[in-house]
Amino acid sequence: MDVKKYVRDVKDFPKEGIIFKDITPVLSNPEVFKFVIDGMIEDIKDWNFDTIIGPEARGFIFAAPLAYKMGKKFVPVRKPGKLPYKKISASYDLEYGSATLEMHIDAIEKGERVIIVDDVLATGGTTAAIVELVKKAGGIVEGVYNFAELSFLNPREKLNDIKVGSLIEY
Ligand SMILES: O=P(O)(O)OC[C@H]1O[C@H](OP(=O)(O)OP(=O)(O)O)[C@H](O)[C@@H]1O
Ligand SMILES: Nc1ncnc2[nH]cnc12
Repeated sequence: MDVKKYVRDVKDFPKEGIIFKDITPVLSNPEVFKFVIDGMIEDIKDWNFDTIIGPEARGFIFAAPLAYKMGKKFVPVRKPGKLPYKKISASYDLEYGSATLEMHIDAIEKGERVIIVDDVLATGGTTAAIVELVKKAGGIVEGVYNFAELSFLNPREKLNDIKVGSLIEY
C-alpha cells in the first residue's frame, strides 16, 4: 500500500515556509491505519525494550496502539502543566518554535529499556528532549521509531548514535 498517498501536505501551516504533514487522512481510513500500525510493529518486533514513550499529542496516536498490541508499558510525555504528579522537564526547539516537555518522575525505573514513538520526526528536537528525560530518569534508550521522518531536516544529526527507524521517509 502506498501510505504516502494518505499523508496530506498543507503549505504554510502553522507558519509560513512550513509544509505540514497532515496525518488525518491515515486516521480516517481504518484499513490504512491498521496497515500502518501493523507495519510499524513489524519493523520493531526484534527491538529489545519494555516501554514505549509517546509525546503529546500526535505521538499518543501511534505509541498507544503499539504498546497495546505489543504488550508493552506506555509512558506519556506531556506539554507543561498537564501531568498531575512530580515531574522532570526538558526544553527543546522544533521546526516551528520551541517548547518544554514533562514526564512523571517515577515513570521510568533505572535500567528500564525504552523506545520513543512519534508521528513525525522533523528536526529531532522533540525526540532529543525525550532522550534527555529518559537519561535523567536512569533509563536506556533502545531506539526511536516514527511513522514519518523528514530526512531533509537531518534529524539524525541531533540523535548521535541512537537507533532510528521510520515507516515512511521524505
Ligand atoms: O522533530 P521536531 O522538529 O521536534 O518535530 C516533531 C514533533 O512536532 C510535532 O509535535 P507538536 O509539538 O507540533 O505537537 P502536537 O503533537 O501536539 O501537534 C510532532 O508530533 C512531533 O512530536
Ligand atoms: N512539517 C511537519 N509536519 C507535521 N508535523 C511536524 N512536526 C514538526 N514539523 C512537522
